[in-house]
Amino acid sequence: MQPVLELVDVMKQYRGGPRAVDAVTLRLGNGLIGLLGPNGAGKSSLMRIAATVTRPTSGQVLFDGADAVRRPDALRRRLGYLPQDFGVYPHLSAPEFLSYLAAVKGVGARAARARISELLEILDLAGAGKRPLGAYSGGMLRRVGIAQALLTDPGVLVVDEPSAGLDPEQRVVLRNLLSDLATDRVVVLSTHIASDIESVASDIAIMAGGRLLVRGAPHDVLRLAQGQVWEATVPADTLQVLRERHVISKQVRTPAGMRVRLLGTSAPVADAVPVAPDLEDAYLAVVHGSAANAGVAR
Ligand SMILES: Nc1ncnc2c1ncn2[C@@H]1O[C@H](COP(=O)(O)OP(=O)(O)OP(=O)(O)O)[C@@H](O)[C@H]1O
Repeated sequence: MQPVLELVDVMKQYRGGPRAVDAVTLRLGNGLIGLLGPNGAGKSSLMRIAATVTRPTSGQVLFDGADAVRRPDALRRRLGYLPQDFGVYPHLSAPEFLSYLAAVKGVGARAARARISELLEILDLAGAGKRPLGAYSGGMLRRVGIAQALLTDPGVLVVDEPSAGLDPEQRVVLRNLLSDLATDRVVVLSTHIASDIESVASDIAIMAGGRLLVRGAPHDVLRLAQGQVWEATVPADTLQVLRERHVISKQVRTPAGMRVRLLGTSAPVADAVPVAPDLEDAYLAVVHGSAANAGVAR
């Protein structure tokens, strides 16, 4: 049976703080759901709740219909989790560290050896040999974090900002790996970079201020910004004015002036041309409250 993870009316309030997660309901089945949101939106809090690391203040987490807050073991057995602040033992090598984690997760020594060498190969870490993790770059450590999340071949994979620190080539490798994994698993990926999920997510959720603003298939989310994305080439002083009135999603200096891409319900300057929204435009439109019927795709 394919696993199903459900968050029902989940709220998280840290002591003395605002609601980090507020009234979020999400049903997660097979496929890759990309959770987008600005810094402080509540993504990591929601991911920790889904991974049973943090208990919600109220609301339910159901795994295959069973309460995973009171009885988290069934979910934990099927779960791979990469936290945002993943730490390592700096004196261990990657194989030593992963072997240790595999033992903690109850994987037999032989199976662990085979799985670890497979993962080190896939994540391009095999060449690091016995180097201690303390000497790894940030991107290499992130890949060790991804490897540990995949040690048990999990049915539910929760990865928080997995591409942080990865170079463009590694980002592509990771995107493809997660997309492959999502064919028969639940994969939840949080990021604030739309291009990380644009081509691979079967579902997009956008959060801000603890609330789930939108959830839907990528084409439905793109539709929210339809007719509101424009491109124009403008002189520098016009750019200044546009910046005060519009969300600018891209700008490039060209010999003819500034080429800008921006959001607006009507043409922001006379010669602006409407363009098809990409996910970043839609994300900005939703977060800045200008998306048509935001919430429609829920
Ligand atoms: N352990 C904690 N104690 C108190 N407040 C917290 C704690 N963790 C998060 N918060 C607060 O909850 C809110 C949501 O934070 P969270 O880390 O979940 O957001 P995020 O979307 O993951 O942000 P980022 O992209 O910056 O990681 C923020 O206001 C944050 O300061």
